[in-house]
Amino acid sequence: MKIAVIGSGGVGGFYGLKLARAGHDVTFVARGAHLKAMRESGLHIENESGIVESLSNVKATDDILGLAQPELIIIAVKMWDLEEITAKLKQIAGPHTAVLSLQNGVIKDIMLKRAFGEAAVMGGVAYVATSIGRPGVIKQVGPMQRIKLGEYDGRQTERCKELVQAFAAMGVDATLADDIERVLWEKYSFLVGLSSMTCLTHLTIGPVREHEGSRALLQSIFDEVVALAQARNVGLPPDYASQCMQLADDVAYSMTSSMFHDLEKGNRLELPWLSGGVVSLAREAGVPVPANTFATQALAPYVNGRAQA
Ligand SMILES: NC(=O)C1=CN([C@@H]2O[C@H](COP(=O)(O)OP(=O)(O)OC[C@H]3O[C@@H](n4cnc5c(N)ncnc54)[C@H](OP(=O)(O)O)[C@@H]3O)[C@@H](O)[C@H]2O)C=CC1
Ligand SMILES: CC(C)(CO)C(=O)C(=O)O
Repeated sequence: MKIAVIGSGGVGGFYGLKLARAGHDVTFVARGAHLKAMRESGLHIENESGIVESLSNVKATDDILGLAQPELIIIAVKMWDLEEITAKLKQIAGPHTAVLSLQNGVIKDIMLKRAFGEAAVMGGVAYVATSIGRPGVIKQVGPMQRIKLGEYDGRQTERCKELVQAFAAMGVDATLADDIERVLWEKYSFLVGLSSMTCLTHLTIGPVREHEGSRALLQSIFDEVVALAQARNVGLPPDYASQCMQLADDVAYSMTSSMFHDLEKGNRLELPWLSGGVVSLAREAGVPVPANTFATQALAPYVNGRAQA
């Protein structure tokens, strides 16, 4: 498949490398020192043991408009870059180009379906902890490397099956989901709680779940996202908010979120599409979400990067 990976950082670099090594014709869109390093010295995945996977002769560019009608576009930029790159991608997408976003949350596909039409957009959920360690090198923390893909109408299409097979051949735990919207909301429900509470408290999930007050706020955040999903007829089980708390109890004490790492580094935050996304979807659905509203408002000074006086 002729694939364009838009944003070759933690997620795009990782999953794009897997598809290229599986034999697909992958072009990586990147910029700056990372682009230069990929062109000169290849793309690598590094974990605690050192470099564990490499791709040489990387096809990489910073020119989205130079990509002609790929069969598949994989989007892996942070959410704040989505609108700008969508405007460019619309100019290069052909009538049969599929669009798969591995970004977090549920807002991404609402935006992409508006831009490319419902049939073009596949659903995807990435479970990995990666970042650009240094130019040309994707740093992976922990062993998790999972992906769930699916069509919104539940059909087992060739494009989905082909991708699942390619990822599986490269050691990724890849699954074809029959209800990808539910899978997206499952991760969204958990991540909205994890990301907002780790950022609000500047703590890992361990102490958040141990203290009565922070645990209660975390539970309220989960409850509200699940209530919103139900109002939107997403098939989450009625006890899904309890399942989220169980997951919060089961994960490592030291677990944080990518939004917490962005906060610590003084970067922009994906808050408007995580907790903030809950607030805007809840407004449309008429669902009260006071805990998510509190998180969105309390973290607002950090949204555009290090809080300014
Ligand atoms: N990292 C993780 O472990 C996980 C992340 N996610 C989600 O995946 C998405 C991507 O996150 P992540 O991979 O961490 O982000 P990164 O910041 O690591 O990667 C995004 C890359 O895209 C580049 N980029 C943005 N716009 C352009 C452009 N116009 N042209 C060329 N390059 C561009 C950025 O460059 P620059 O830095 O110069 O802006 C950056 O290198 C987010 O929605 C995140 O929530 C989901 C699961 C796990
Ligand atoms: C929870 C995690 C690490 C799972 O992939 C994630 O997506 C994030 O923190 O943004």
